[in-house]
Order: sequence, then C-alpha cells, then structure tokens
Amino acid sequence: MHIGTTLTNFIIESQRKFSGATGEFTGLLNDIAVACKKISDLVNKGDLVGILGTAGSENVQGEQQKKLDVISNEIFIEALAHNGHVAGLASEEMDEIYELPKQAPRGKYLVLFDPLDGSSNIDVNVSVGTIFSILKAPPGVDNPSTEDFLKPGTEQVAAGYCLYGPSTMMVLTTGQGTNMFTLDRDFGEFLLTHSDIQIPEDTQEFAVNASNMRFWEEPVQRYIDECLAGKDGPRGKDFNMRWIASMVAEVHRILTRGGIFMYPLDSKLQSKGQTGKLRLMYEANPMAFIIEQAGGAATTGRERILSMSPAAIHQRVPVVLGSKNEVDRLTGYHH
Ligand SMILES: O=P(O)(O)OC[C@H]1O[C@](O)(COP(=O)(O)O)[C@@H](O)[C@@H]1O
Ligand SMILES: [Mg+2]
Ligand SMILES: [Mg+2]
Repeated sequence: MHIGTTLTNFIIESQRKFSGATGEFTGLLNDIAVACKKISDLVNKGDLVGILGTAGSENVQGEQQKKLDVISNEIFIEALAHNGHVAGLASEEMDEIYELPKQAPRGKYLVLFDPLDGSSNIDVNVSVGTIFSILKAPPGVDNPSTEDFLKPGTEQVAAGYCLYGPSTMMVLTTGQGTNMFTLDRDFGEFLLTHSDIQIPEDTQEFAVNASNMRFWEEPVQRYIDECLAGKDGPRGKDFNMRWIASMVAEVHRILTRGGIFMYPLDSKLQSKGQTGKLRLMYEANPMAFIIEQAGGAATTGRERILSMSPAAIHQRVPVVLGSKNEVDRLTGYHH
C-alpha cells in the first residue's frame, strides 16, 4: 500500500481479501478514528478546555480517575455504540461490560479499550494514548455476556493504539503486519506513514520502572543487573534505559527503534492481591498482537500473552515485550 494512503482506503483495500466483507469493519475503524481525533483535539488543548486534573471518582481498579479518563471513555462510547458495528463494549473505566441502548442496532464486533493510557502523564503534558482490541461478537446475540469477551488474544481480529504526542499517530494491525498512520490536522485524515513495521531482534535499550527493583523476582533482577553491568559484564555490551510511564509511548518507541519493555510481577503488587500492573484484555493483548505482527515477542515472563485464557475483564498480567531475542532471553531466565 503506498505511503500517504488514508486509513479508510487502507482498510477497504485490506478487506478486499475477505470475500464476505460487508464494510462493517471499515465502518468500525472509522468510528474509532473519529473518537481518537476528538480525544487528540482535547489533549492538544489541555487546560484551555479544562480537561486536566482529577475527576474526583475511582474506577473498578481503585485508581483515582482523571477527568480525561472519564471524558475519553464517554467519547469512545458515543462514537461506537450507535452505528451498528458493535454488539458490546468493555473499558478500563467501566466496572462491567457496556450494554448497548435497546434501540441501538447491533453489529458483528466487540471492542475492549483503554480510553486513556498513561493517565499519570496527562497533567504534565507527556504523551498519552488510547488502546483498543477488536473481537468477533457471537452471531445473533443482542447482549453478549462477559464470557463472550473473555477470548484469548489469538482471537483478536484487530488491535491498535492512538498516540497523542508531538504528532497524533494511529498504529494498527489486522493480522497482516503492523502499520502506522499520522493525523494530518489540516484535513483531519490519518495518512499511512510507516508500513509493515519490523522490530530489530536485538536491542541495547530497556524500559522498566526501576523504583520497584527491590520487589522484583530473581529472573528480572538478574536480567536488569546484567544490562546495568554493561560491556564489562556477562552481556558484553552497554544498555540504555528509558521509562515514560505511558505504555503506548514505550511500545511506539520499540516499534520505531527496538527495545524491551517490561512491567513484571513484583511482591508489592502481590501484597495487594494483584497478578500484575497492566490489564490483559485492553493493554497486554492488543499490544502483544501489534508487537508480534511487527516481528517482536510478548510474554508474561513465563508464557506467550496471546495464548492466555482470560478469566476476567480487568485481569492484570506481568508484561515483557519488544525485541525478540531480549524477550526470549528474559523469558528463558524464568524457566
Ligand atoms: O506509574 P508506573 O508504575 O510508572 O506505571 C506506568 C504504567 O501504568 C500505566 O499508566 C497504566 O495505564 P493507565 O494509565 O491506562 O491506567 C501504563 O501506561 C504505564 O506503562
Ligand atoms: Mg493503560
Ligand atoms: Mg487508562
């Protein structure tokens, strides 16, 4: 597909391969693009439109919600719930799955989303984003159940994120590679700028919140110690470190120049009864699909994320993803 193609045309072209394609998938991607453009506009205006700061409420994860968490969630629902492309929605910011209004036409897809990723960075003007995962809905079911959403990541028909940074970019996979589109604000279209991304298999850049080091399991301690030991250590090369605290921005950097990102399990999280920090259904699964389609790898440290059988909508998992050889090495240390 030639660089500069609009997102809509890209999707239409990619759907030609499917004889039964009805245009519904293209319609859904357009709904998501509209929602992301609206959120991008708000993020860009920040204090000018009073969207910074906390909302004064908590989500099901017990996290203080930011105003933009709540507003982005509403924008996504408004853009997706009425156009007949979905049968159900689930979000980081909603305890239960969202049942469409009675009069809303039902569609073939289910969408799980993190409306605003990197919430701790909203008020300090650092890149944030939106992450989404698309599954097939059970045919003929007006109100899909929670179980209908709890499908392994391998069953995603598409996944993507929109990064609200110096430029706004949509990164998408439909299982035929990973592609990047940049928003041209002048005429409001996402245009293809990077096609068929390939992540280098090796890297000398890791991303982890090192303030949690004393709580990590031994394999992670060992891996990071070896990186920090640099060229005089067992790895024989120096490593650099990054931590933006927005998963979307970390993954985008890795798609762009390689790297390994991890939010491992740690005893601090376990002491709160948590099985990780990041959520499987609308953070780990979509990012794992995007990374694998770009030649990278994504595990929990112990198993492939996409093969996991989900148990709950807001289930948390450890995440290790990025350049294949480094992810394989760290995963190997756990075995
Ligand atoms: O605060 P920490 O420990 O650095 O964690 C940062 C991580 O938490 C997240 O912000 C969690 O996502 P949300 O902002 O959507 O809740 C990730 O984007 C990021 O990788
Ligand atoms: Mg998030
Ligand atoms: Mg979020």
